[in-house]
Amino acid sequence: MDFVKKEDKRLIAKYEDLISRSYIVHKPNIYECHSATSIPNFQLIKSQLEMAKPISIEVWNPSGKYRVVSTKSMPGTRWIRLLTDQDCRVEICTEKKTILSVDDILALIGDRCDGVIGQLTEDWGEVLFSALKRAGGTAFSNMAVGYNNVDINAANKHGVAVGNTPGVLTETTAELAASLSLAAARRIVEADQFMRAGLYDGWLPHLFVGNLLKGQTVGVIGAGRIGSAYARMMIEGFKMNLIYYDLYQSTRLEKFVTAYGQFLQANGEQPVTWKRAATMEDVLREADVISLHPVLDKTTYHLINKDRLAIMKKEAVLVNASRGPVIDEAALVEHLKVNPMFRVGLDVFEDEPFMKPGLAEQKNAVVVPHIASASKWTREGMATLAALNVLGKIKGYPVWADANRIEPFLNDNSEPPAACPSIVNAKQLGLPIAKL
Ligand SMILES: NC(=O)c1ccc[n+]([C@@H]2O[C@H](COP(=O)([O-])OP(=O)(O)OC[C@H]3O[C@@H](n4cnc5c(N)ncnc54)[C@H](O)[C@@H]3O)[C@@H](O)[C@H]2O)c1
Ligand SMILES: O=C(O)[C@H](O)CO
Repeated sequence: MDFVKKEDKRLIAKYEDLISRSYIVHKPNIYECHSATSIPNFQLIKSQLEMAKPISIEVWNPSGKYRVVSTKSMPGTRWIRLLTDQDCRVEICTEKKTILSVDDILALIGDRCDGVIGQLTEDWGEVLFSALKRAGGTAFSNMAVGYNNVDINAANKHGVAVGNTPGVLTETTAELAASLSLAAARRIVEADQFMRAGLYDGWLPHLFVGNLLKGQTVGVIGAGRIGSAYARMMIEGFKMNLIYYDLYQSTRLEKFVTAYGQFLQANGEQPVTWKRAATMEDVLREADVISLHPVLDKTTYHLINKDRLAIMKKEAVLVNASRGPVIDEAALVEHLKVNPMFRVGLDVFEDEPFMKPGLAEQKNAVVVPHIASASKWTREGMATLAALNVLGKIKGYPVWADANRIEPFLNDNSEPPAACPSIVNAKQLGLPIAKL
C-alpha cells in the first residue's frame, strides 16, 4: 500500500465508493478487488473512474477512441464486437429500472460522448440532443424501426443523425400479428384459462366457438413492410381476401394476391381477391379481421376511435402491433364491454406499460407486452443495425441507399458494408448516400 501515491489513494477511495453505490466498472478481476494494491491495470481504469456517474454501466474496450453508450443491454455480442473492433469504447447501462428518465440518459451521455444507442421507451428531444451535441456526439440510433419517441426536428437542429432498424423485424412482427389474429379469432387464451382452471368436463357443441378465417376478408391499415408481410401470411395461410388502406399503393402486394389467386383457380380452388380501399372506413366496414400497421404520427393518433369502432362488424377481430395510441384505448374498452363477440389482440398500449382501466378484465381481449419483434435472430439483428448506424456516422461512412435491403449488414460470416444501414434524417442533414 505504501507505493500508492496520494492521488491514486483518492481514486481508489472513489472506486470503492462507487462500487458500494453499485456503479460497476466491468473489467475482469475488478469486481473481486478489495484492497487498493490488488487493483490490476490501475492506470487503465483511472479514466473510467474520472468519468464515473452514479448510474451503473459496464464497459467494453476501455481504451477505445470513440465513446458509444447503449442505454440498455441488447441481445447478442456481435454488435459489441463490431464497435470495439473499430476503436469504440462501449458503455452499456446496467441500471435495474426498465425505463430510463431524461436525467438518467443525461448522466450517461456525460461530458464526452460520440454516439448513443437508445430505446423506444426513451424521450429523445431537445434536452438529450443538445446534451449529445455538447458532448461532441453526432449519432443516435433507436433499437426499433418506429421512432415516434424521437423529435427529429431537435436532432436536425443539433446535427445528430437518427438511425432506426427496419426490415430485420418485418416477418417476426407480422408473425406475432398473425398469432394475435388467430388467438383472438379462436379464443385461445380464454380456452387455455378455462382448461387450467379445471373447468373442462367434456366436449360440447357450443364450447369456445370462434371465427373461421378461410374465405373471410382481412383488412390491413398501413400496408408498408410489416402490413404487407402480415397480409401475405393471412392470404397465403388462410386464403383470406384482402382489403387495405394506405396513403400509397402497394403494387407488390397487389401483384402477389393476383398471382396467388390465379394459382388457386388453376388448382380448382376459390381465388383470393384484393381491393385498395378509398377510405379507411371502407376497410372497417368490410373486413372480418383488421390489423393496424401504420407509423404513429399526427395522422394516425386515435385512428381507431369510438365512431370507427361502431362501424366495424360486431364479430370482427381487431389487432394492433403498431403503436398503442393508434387506438383510443378507453373507447375500445367500452366497445369490448358491450360487444362480447368483438375481439382484439393487442401487443401495444396507449399508456405503456399500463393498460386503460377495464381492459385486463375483458375476456374478448388478448394482451401481450410489446413482444412483436421478440425473436432471437431479430433482436440480435436490431442491435447490430442500431450499432452500425451509430458507428457509420462516427466513422463518416455514407448512408445505405435502400433501408429495405439491409441483409448485407446481418450476415454473421462477413464484415458489414462501410455504411450506416438506416438514417431517417439523412436527407435533412445532407449526408452522403452509398452506392449499392
Ligand atoms: N409492436 C412491435 O413490436 C413493433 C415492431 C415493429 C414495428 N412496429 C411499428 O410498426 C410500424 C410500421 O413498421 P414498418 O416497418 O411496416 O413501416 P413502414 O414505413 O414500412 O410502413 C408504415 C406504413 O404506414 C403507412 N401510413 C402512414 N400514415 C398512414 C395513415 N395515416 N393511414 C394509413 N397508412 C399510413 C405508410 O404509408 C407505410 O406504408 C412502425 O413504425 C412501428 O411503430 C411495432
Ligand atoms: O418499432 C419497433 O421496432 C418495435 O416497437 C420494437 O421492435
